[in-house]
Amino acid sequence: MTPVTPDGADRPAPSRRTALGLGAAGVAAGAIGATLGRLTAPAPGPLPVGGGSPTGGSTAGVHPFVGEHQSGITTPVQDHLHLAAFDMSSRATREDLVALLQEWSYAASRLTQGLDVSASGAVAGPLTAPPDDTGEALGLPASSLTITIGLGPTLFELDGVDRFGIADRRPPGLAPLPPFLGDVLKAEASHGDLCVQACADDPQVAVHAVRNLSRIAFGRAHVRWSQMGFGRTSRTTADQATPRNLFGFKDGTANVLADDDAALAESVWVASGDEPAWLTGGSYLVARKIEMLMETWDRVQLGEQQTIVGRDKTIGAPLSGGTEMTAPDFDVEVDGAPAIDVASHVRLAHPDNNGGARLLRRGYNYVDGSNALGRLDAGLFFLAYVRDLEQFVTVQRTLSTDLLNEYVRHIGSATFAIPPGARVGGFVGETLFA
Ligand SMILES: C=CC1=C(C)c2cc3[nH]c(cc4nc(cc5[nH]c(cc1n2)c(C)c5CCC(=O)O)C(CCC(=O)O)=C4C)c(C)c3C=C
Ligand SMILES: [Fe+2]
Repeated sequence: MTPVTPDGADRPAPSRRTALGLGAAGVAAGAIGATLGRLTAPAPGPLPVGGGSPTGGSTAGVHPFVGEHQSGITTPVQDHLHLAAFDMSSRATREDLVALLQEWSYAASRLTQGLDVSASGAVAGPLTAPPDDTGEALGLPASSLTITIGLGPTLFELDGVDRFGIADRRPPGLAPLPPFLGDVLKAEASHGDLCVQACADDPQVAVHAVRNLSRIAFGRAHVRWSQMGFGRTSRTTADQATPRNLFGFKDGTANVLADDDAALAESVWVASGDEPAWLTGGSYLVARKIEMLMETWDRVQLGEQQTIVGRDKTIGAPLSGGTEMTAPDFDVEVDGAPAIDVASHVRLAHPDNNGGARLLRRGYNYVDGSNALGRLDAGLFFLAYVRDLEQFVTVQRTLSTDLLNEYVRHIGSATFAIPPGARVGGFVGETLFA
């Protein structure tokens, strides 16, 4: 269907693919002074109905921004990530926060359809003003882009100050994670008032999204830290192949999947009886930056690597036998010893060992270059969506005796409440202010 334009007019907006062709017309319009370009997106109109078809009638690679839940959670995991955490500026008001969430939602609804950030976008505005859109995604399709917006604990209250009049709306469970054994957290990779998770098939599209949402935030919020990720380390649909992490193991085999409504209701979506009511249909995001000591791991024998994980490296089968999708059997013994070591990662992380706690994992590999010793500065940017942050706390505490701990170091940590999806004409976070 034809995407609704930002001002709600029934006229097709130029897609990034046609924008270049329309450039001359845009310049002409700019030359006669039709509109002045703006740094921030214009006041948001009704959000486009999901499933617009900017790329010539195909909706392939377009995930609707509006809906019951935000996209980017159960959406088939894309290969690339750019996640940014933001802090509100010290002068920002409640009105600034609401306007920012509205403008982000408006821009996100366009970007996820493969459109520029605003109608005048990268090249259809006047020559006398900076373009609304930075332009590096011109000519690129929507690329399965999803933009997921989260609200951090400090947004609700910072050092006892209720900056935005929402302290009494804070989800009771929304707080920074407690310290865990072995944590070496860095402030520059932790926490934040807000977050934007952009996932896409093309890294340029994900970076473009975060960059343009950051521009929109200018003067109201600024990036506190951001992380790029590649090579998804999970799957969220049964037909997605399980990828490998940087230790070479299949990662994401036993995940909560998009078609498992019962598991999603039990473990991912905030339910109508949960507190607070405004978060119904939402979720919580845990982000942990976990450094992986690659060179140390690479010197470990294959058999020992498998013992540590609890799975076979070739096909990802549990060491109790079977194929990748066979459930691990913790009672199986080989030569009088458990086939799956009692301190193996899979055994400790399994719901049976954690009172049934499950996580929807959606993490990515990261490489931030190399350190002064020439060692890879790399690891897993672990992302998990849960109905209650206690699910993560339970599993992470159990992992305190994990054999894997010798090879990993948690260096970043953040938690966010993920509001429900925006309705057409609404915005993400609207229920918080209702
Ligand atoms: C607290 C939660 C978890 C952290 C932190 C974590 C870090 C981490 N994991 C791997 C590699 C693998 N994890 C695997 C399974 C797995 N991991 C968690 C949780 C955390 N992992 C869970 C809940 C599970 C599933 C357990 C189950 O139900 O069987 C696997 C096996 C394949 C799979 O099922 O995904 C691997 C491999 C690394 C390298 C790592 C830190 C860097
Ligand atoms: Fe794991």
